[in-house]
Amino acid sequence: MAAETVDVVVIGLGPGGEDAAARLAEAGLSVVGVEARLVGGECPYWACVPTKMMVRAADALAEGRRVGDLAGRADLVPDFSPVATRIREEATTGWDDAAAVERLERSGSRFLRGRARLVAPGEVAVTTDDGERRLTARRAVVLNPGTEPTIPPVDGLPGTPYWTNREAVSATAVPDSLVVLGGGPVGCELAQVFARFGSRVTVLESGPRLLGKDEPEAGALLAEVFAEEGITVRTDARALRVRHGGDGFTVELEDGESFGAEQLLVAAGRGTDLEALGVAAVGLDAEARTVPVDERMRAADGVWAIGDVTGKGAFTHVSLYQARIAVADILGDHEQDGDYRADYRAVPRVTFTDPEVGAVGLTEDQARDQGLSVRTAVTEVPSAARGWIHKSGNAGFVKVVEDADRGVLVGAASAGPGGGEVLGALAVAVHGAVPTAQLKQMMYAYPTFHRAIEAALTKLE
Ligand SMILES: Cc1cc2nc3c(=O)[nH]c(=O)nc-3n(C[C@H](O)[C@H](O)[C@H](O)COP(=O)(O)OP(=O)(O)OC[C@H]3O[C@@H](n4cnc5c(N)ncnc54)[C@H](O)[C@@H]3O)c2cc1C
Ligand SMILES: NC(=O)c1ccc[n+]([C@@H]2O[C@H](COP(=O)([O-])OP(=O)(O)OC[C@H]3O[C@@H](n4cnc5c(N)ncnc54)[C@H](O)[C@@H]3O)[C@@H](O)[C@H]2O)c1
Repeated sequence: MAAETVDVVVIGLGPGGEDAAARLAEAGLSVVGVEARLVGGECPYWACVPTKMMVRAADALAEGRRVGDLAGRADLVPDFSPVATRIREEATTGWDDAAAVERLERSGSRFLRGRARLVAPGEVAVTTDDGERRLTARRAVVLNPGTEPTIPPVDGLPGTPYWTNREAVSATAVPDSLVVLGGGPVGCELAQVFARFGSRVTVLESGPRLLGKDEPEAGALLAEVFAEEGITVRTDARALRVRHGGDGFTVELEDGESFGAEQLLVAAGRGTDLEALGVAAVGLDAEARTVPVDERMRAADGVWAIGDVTGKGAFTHVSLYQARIAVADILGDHEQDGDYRADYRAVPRVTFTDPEVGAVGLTEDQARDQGLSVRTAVTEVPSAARGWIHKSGNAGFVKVVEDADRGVLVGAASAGPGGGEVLGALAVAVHGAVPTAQLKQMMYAYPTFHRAIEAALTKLE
């Protein structure tokens, strides 16, 4: 079959791919966006948006339970159906992307539903319901394939009706009990949601702590809060075998302990099948976990990559940020936009547990590993004025990581009520390399949660 020639083919329409396809089409290029599932990717249908609707509802229950400490009495009857309805009606329109497809096509981009793979430089084969289509991209191929849940090689697990984030988001009822394999952001957010709706939840994390990519203080804090909320946490928990039968799942650990539950959620990380994407055809390593990119998102001659697959932070804002840079590079817009190169010194990230766990830049360990002369300080939110006033639900901390030689923050973490919002100020400080001395001189409104930043900075001395 003869290949159709266009300027750009975008493979995968996650947040970044959708944005890039639209911007490139609006700039006048002929663009085909190829998506195997739903336009918009994981974030709007199975990740950020619906899970934060779940979190919002679960947080409302938690606040209701705090009424006893603060404001009288509230009789709570948790009901998951408003959450399930909201996810269907407001977030995902029943997992239908018609509006997103229309928005994309309005930009001038064409849309092709199918699974694409690179077959040669600039050559893409797409498997659609109507057979295979061939596309030639004369200017650029943009890779935005995102990730799929990784299913760990645990004996007995394959073939069982375990959940990933997709089934958890699609759930219409809360399981009586739930074992969560993995204590990263996905596992922690969903564990707390289901527990707050009444599920008996156990988190089994193979590493030494929850949220292993964050500061150790964050994992310790969540472990404490989870224990108070009745969530069982086992760290260094290595699953040996999974059994599934009439009464649900049993996970046996290497140390002999076993945990049974009605449902099992696998939240053990994510990855991309680069071989299926055909990256070897453009000289990239199909065995690698990520597609390495330069500061302009170039992955190979005529190939740009954006989003989770680049390994620069699996977050929607990273995908969108990289899309802007790739588009500017493909359009040759650097001169107009100034020096537009990716800068990952201040990647912000928030795990939306309660307390929210926010972080930006380097952790203390990462800063030390880079050989920086590191000074750190931590303040506890409950001992700050606003934290004390807040009372129930006030657990949290602010941690600052300073490069003492340069006198600037290179990293920070903020956990607590609104921890993700408090992070905003810290992200500006790290991104702008604002001198610590200057941060100490500014005013912090009283009595806000972000005043804990000032207290932490003072402790740096
Ligand atoms: C449960 C959960 C909660 C999350 N919460 C947050 C959050 O609160 N905030 C945040 O910033 N991030 C969050 N994330 C991460 C966020 O979802 C991703 O970082 C985000 O979706 C960006 O991903 P992406 O652009 O790489 O592509 P994705 O969103 O993964 O989309 C990639 C798309 O490419 C398609 N595709 C793949 N291969 C092909 C192919 N060969 N041909 C055609 N199409 C293909 C896929 O079908 C998919 O639709 C969460 C993730 C999970 C799992
Ligand atoms: N709020 C947010 O921004 C948000 C929320 C969810 C996810 N995300 C993004 O999505 C990415 C994926 O999240 P994730 O939590 O799935 O992955 P993750 O890689 O961050 O965490 C997975 C955890 O599972 C553990 N694990 C791996 N194999 C295991 C096993 N066999 N048994 C028990 N534990 C095991 C790992 O040690 C790790 O702690 C995150 O890194 C994050 O970037 C972001």
